[in-house]
Amino acid sequence: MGVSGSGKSTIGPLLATALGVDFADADAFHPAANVAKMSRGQPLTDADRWPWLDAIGAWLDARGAAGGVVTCSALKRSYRDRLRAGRPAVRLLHLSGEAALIMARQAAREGHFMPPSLMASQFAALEPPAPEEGAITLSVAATPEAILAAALEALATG
Ligand SMILES: Nc1ncnc2c1ncn2[C@@H]1O[C@H](COP(=O)(O)OP(=O)(O)OP(=O)(O)O)[C@@H](O)[C@H]1O
Ligand SMILES: O=C(O)[C@H](O)[C@@H](O)[C@H](O)[C@H](O)CO
Repeated sequence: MGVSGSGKSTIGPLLATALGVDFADADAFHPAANVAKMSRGQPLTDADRWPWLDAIGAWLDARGAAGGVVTCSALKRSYRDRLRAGRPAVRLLHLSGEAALIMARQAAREGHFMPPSLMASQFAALEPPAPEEGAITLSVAATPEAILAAALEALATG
C-alpha cells in the first residue's frame, strides 16, 4: 500500500518473486471509468473504490493458501478493513516517505495515466496505518533492493 508513486509497482513484483507467489497490480482491477476519471485529473470517491477493492480481494481469495502479492493504494482505514474482512492472513506493507520525494518520482515517471495533479488528493486521503493494523512500514528513501530486504525480514520476524 501507499500513495501513487510510492513504489508499489516497483517493489511488489520483487517481493512476489522472492516469495515465489503470484503478483497482481491494483491498476489492473480498476474499471475503465475509474481510469478515465483519474486520467481527467479527478480523484476517485469511496463509491468508485469499493468495487475495485472487492476485485482485489477476489484475486487474493483465488490464490488460496498459496497467497500472493497485490499492490493497492489502500489509502484509508476503511479500505484496508474491507480488504482484510474474512482474510485474516493478509499482511500490510506500507511504502511510506516524504511527500516531496514521492511526488518528484511520480512526476518524473512516464507513460502512466495518473497525473501529478492528483498527488495532493492522494496525500489528503492517506490515513497511515494505526498500530493495531500491524502494518510493516518501509521507507521509500531506500533502494528497491534494500526495501525488498527489509520487507522480507519484517515478514519473517513478524
Ligand atoms: N525505492 C525507489 N528508489 C528510486 N526510485 C523508485 C523507488 N521506488 C520507485 N521508484 C520510481 O518511482 C516511480 C514511481 O514508482 P511506482 O510506479 O512503482 O509507484 P506506484 O506506487 O506503483 O504508483 P501508482 O500507484 O501510481 O501506480 C517509478 O518511476 C519508479 O521507478
Ligand atoms: O485509490 C486511488 O486513488 C487509486 O488507486 C490510485 O492510487 C491509483 O490507482 C494509482 O495510484 C495509480 O496507479
